[in-house]
Amino acid sequence: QAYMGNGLDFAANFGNYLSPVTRPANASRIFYAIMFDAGSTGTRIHVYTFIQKDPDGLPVLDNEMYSSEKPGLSAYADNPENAGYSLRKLLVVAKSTVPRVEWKRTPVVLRATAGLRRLPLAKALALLEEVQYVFDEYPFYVPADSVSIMDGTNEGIFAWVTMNFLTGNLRPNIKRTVGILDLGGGSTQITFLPKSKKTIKNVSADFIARFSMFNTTHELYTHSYSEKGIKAARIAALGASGSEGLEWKVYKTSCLPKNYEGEFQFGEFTYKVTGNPEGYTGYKACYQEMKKIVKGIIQQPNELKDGAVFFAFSYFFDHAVEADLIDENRGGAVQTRDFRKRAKEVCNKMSMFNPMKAFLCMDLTYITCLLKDGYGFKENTVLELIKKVNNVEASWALGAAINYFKYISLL
Ligand SMILES: O=c1ccn([C@@H]2O[C@H](COP(=O)(O)OP(=O)(O)O)[C@@H](O)[C@H]2O)c(=O)[nH]1
Repeated sequence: QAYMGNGLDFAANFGNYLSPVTRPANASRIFYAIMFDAGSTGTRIHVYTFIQKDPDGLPVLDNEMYSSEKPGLSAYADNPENAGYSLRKLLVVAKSTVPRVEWKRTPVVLRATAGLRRLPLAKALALLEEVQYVFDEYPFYVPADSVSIMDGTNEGIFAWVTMNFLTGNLRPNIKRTVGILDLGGGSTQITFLPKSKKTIKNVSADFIARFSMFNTTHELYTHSYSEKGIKAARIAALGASGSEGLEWKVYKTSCLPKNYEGEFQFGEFTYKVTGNPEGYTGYKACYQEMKKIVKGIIQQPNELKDGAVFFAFSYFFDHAVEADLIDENRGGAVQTRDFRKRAKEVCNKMSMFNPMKAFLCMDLTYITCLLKDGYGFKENTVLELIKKVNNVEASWALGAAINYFKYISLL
């Protein structure tokens, strides 16, 4: 076996032969990882190429290959055997990215988020079983816990790890870090390293997560709010939560153009919606509809009022692009008030806006409510909207890969 007995070889530390989750300690090694993000609205693959230059430090991320497929796994809840198609398409890309000689020691991992968390357990498990079945057809290394549902706390921590890794803040002596806001279809996450001890003292233990890195322990404030993702919020605002499966039902909202008739899909269901031809339409009425979803439910740590800067991505980014607040390629900084002002413009002139963007009023109003009435951000709180940092996708996936290789450990 060419890979055995060579002290410098990665496989000796990291092949199928020995523990798969000890990290490659030897000098300047290249290694790969395949991380699938099974989100509520899509399935995405990230193939990372790492170089271990300093045996005691974090690896350098040399490259990311990213690709995605819609819809998410949960759309196949009633016929899980069809869920494999999108995975196989993405795995083909993985095979062409990872050199053939590395296939059998390259781990393939899938973590599912809100889409599977919100399904009945039996349906979620059937989908995971299908994923496992597909993975086993491929030449990659499939570790024991290769396929699972990730809990929301880890989702928030890993997104924070990604952003701070990519911005060069993860060092033996952490000085400056960036907080993150992630808005998915099903859930939304906030994570930051508190500046004030009070922030930690004043919250219940389930808002605090500890992890260690370079022999130091850090405490993060983190929370994943389930059913507060942007698609789940639409459903809650329509009053459609819990009446799923009643396909004939039509839901009215003041957040859509008066004469609008349409539908949208989320998870395993389709929701029929219309505007409110006889009643109120527009920003004020819409704001009341969206506000009740977050008000008094989302925590407002005091520290957030002192002008913290957050990195915001996922649907925060996508809807800011849709609203022309930022350029899709460059991203950029906006303030809470920019979302509010644009929401008002769009909602009060709904007929003037692109009918392809019928939900823009609703989605921008929800984001405004989430930031202001949810987190308690001030009008001038700055959000750095980004999709990529140095060409790497802003998502929890990289942090999850870093955790997989034990560069950090969750306590
Ligand atoms: O690497 C990634 C992963 C996700 N996303 C975006 O992030 C959002 C995440 O939604 P998801 O379906 O994952 O929701 P969740 O399951 O977390 O609620 C979507 O806009 C994705 O396009 C992205 O741009 N890059």
